Amino acid sequence: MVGIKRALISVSDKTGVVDFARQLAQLGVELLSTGGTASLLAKENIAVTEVADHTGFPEMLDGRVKTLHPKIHGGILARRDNAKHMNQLAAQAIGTIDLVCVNLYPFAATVAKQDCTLEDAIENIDIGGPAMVRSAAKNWRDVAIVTDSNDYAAIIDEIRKQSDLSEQTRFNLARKAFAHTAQYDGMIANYLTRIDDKNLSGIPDLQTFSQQYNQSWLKIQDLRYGENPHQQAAFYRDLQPAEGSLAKYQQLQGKELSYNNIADADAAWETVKSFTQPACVIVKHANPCGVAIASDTLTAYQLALATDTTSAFGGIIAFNREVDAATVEAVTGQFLEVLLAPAFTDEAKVIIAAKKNVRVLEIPLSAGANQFELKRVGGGLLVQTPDRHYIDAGDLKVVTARVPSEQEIKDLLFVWNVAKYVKSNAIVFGKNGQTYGIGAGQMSRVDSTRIAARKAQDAGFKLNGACAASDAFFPFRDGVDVIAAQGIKAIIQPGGSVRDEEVIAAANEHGIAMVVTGVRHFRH
Ligand SMILES: NC(=O)c1ncn([C@@H]2O[C@H](COP(=O)(O)O)[C@@H](O)[C@H]2O)c1NC=O
Repeated sequence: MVGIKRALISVSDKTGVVDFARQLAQLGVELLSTGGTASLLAKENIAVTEVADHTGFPEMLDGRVKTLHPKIHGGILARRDNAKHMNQLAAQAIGTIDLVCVNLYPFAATVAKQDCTLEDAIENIDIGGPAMVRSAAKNWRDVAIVTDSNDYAAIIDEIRKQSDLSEQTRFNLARKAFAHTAQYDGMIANYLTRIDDKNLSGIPDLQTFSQQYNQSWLKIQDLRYGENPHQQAAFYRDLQPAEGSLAKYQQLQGKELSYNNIADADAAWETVKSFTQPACVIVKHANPCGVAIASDTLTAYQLALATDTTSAFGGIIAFNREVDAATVEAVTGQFLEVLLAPAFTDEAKVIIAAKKNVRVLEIPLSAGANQFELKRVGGGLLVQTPDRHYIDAGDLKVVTARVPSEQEIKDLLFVWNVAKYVKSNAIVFGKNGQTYGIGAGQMSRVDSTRIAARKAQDAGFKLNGACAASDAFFPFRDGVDVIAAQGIKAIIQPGGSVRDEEVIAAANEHGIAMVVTGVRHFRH
C-alpha cells in the first residue's frame, strides 16, 4: 500500500493526465476528479469518483464552485500529526487527500486572443484551482501538489520505487506550486492594470504598461561573482524566453560563464542575429569592436578581427551560421572568452575541445526579442519595448548635393546596423561589409568620431570611399569635419538637429553624400 491513498485530479490542460491517473490507479490510489477531468478518465476506463459525488454538492455557478468545499479543503489541509485536526476530520467524516494534481484555467492563452473580452478574461481566472494548489502546498509535509505535467513521470517513478514521495520531493513540488500561483496572480494583475478605465465591457483597451508590473524569472545559475569579484550575482531566465534569445543557450564546453561573459555574449548575439548574411561580431565590454559580413564564417571572422586586433583579445565572438573547422582553427588562434553560434560542425567541436577553457555556446537562431527591456535605477525600474527598428534603402533621404552610389548605400546600411548595437555616442566607419573603425560610449560625438578615425588608422584601413554612421544626429559640424578629413564620402545619420543646416552644409562643402533616417538608435 502506498503512502498516497487518495488523489484529487482537476486539470484544464489534460496533456498526459490519462496516463498519470491510470498509473496512480494501478498503484492503488483512489481518484477524485472534477467534471471534465472525471469524464475523460471514466471514458478511458479509469476508476474515478466525481468531486460532486464525494462532497455531496453539485458543481454550481457554471463551474465557479466545484472544489470549494470543506470536504476537499479539510481533506487537504489537515495535519496528519495533529490529533485535533484528525479528530475534527473524523467528526465530519472527511477523508484525507494525499496528492493534488491541478493545472489552472488558461488565463494567459485567453487574454492573448485579439478578441478577448473582459468577461472572457474574468471567467478564465481560476479560483478553486489556486485554492487547492495553495492548500496542498501549505500542507506539503502530508500532501503532494503536482502542477506541471512534466513532473508526472518522475512522480510515478518515485512512488513506484519508494511507495511514497520523499520529503524533498514534496517540498520541491510545494515551492514550485507557490511560484506557479504567484506567477498566475501576477499575470492577472498585469492584465487588469493594463485596462484603460474608459471601457470596462467588451474588448478592453489595453495600455502597453501595467499599473503594477509583476514578472517571474527562474534562476539558471548562481554566478561566481558579479561585475566585480566583491559583488554577488545570479543569472535568471524568463519562464518562456523569446525564441533565439541568449537564455536558450546550451553550453557545449568551457569554464563556467561569468556575469560579464553573459552580458557581453548577449550584446554579441543580439548584434550578429540582426544580419541576414553570414556575419561575425567580436564584442569587448558590451561593445562590438569588429563586425563583418561575408560569404562564409571564416572570412567574416578575419574581416571582423582586422577592425581592431588589440581590442579583440579576450573577446566574445559570435556567428549567425554554423561554424566549421576552418573557422574554429582561425578563431582559436586568438585568446577568446566565449564563442557563440547556432551550431558547430562535429569537426569544429573536436578542434575547439582542445581549448578547454573556451566557453562554447550553441543557441538556436531566431529573430525573437524580449517583450520589454528593463533597467534598474535607484528605487525603480525603467521599462521600454526593444529597439526593433530596421530600415532599407527606401527609407533613406538624401539631403546633400552628392547622392550615394549603390555600393555606398549598401555600406551605409551596414554601418548603420552596426551603430545600433554600439553604446552611444556611436560612430562606425566601414566598407564592403566590414567595420573599419568604431567609436563607442563617449560623452561627445566628436570624440567618438575621433576614436573611430584613430582606430581605422591604427588598423591600416584606407578610409577613402568608406562610409560613416552616427547613431544620433550631429549637434555640430565638427564630427562631419573629422569624418571628411579621413576621406570618407558618405554619412548616414538620423538628422533632426537644430543645426542640421550647418551639418548638411559641411557635408556639401566636403563633397560628402549624406542620408538621414529620421530614427536614432541611442544605446546606454
Ligand atoms: N471553482 C472551483 O471550485 C474549481 N475547482 C477546480 N477548478 C478548476 O477546474 C479545472 C478543471 O475542470 P474540469 O475537470 O471540469 O475540466 C482546473 O483547471 C481547476 O483548476 C475550479 N474552477 C475555477 O475556479
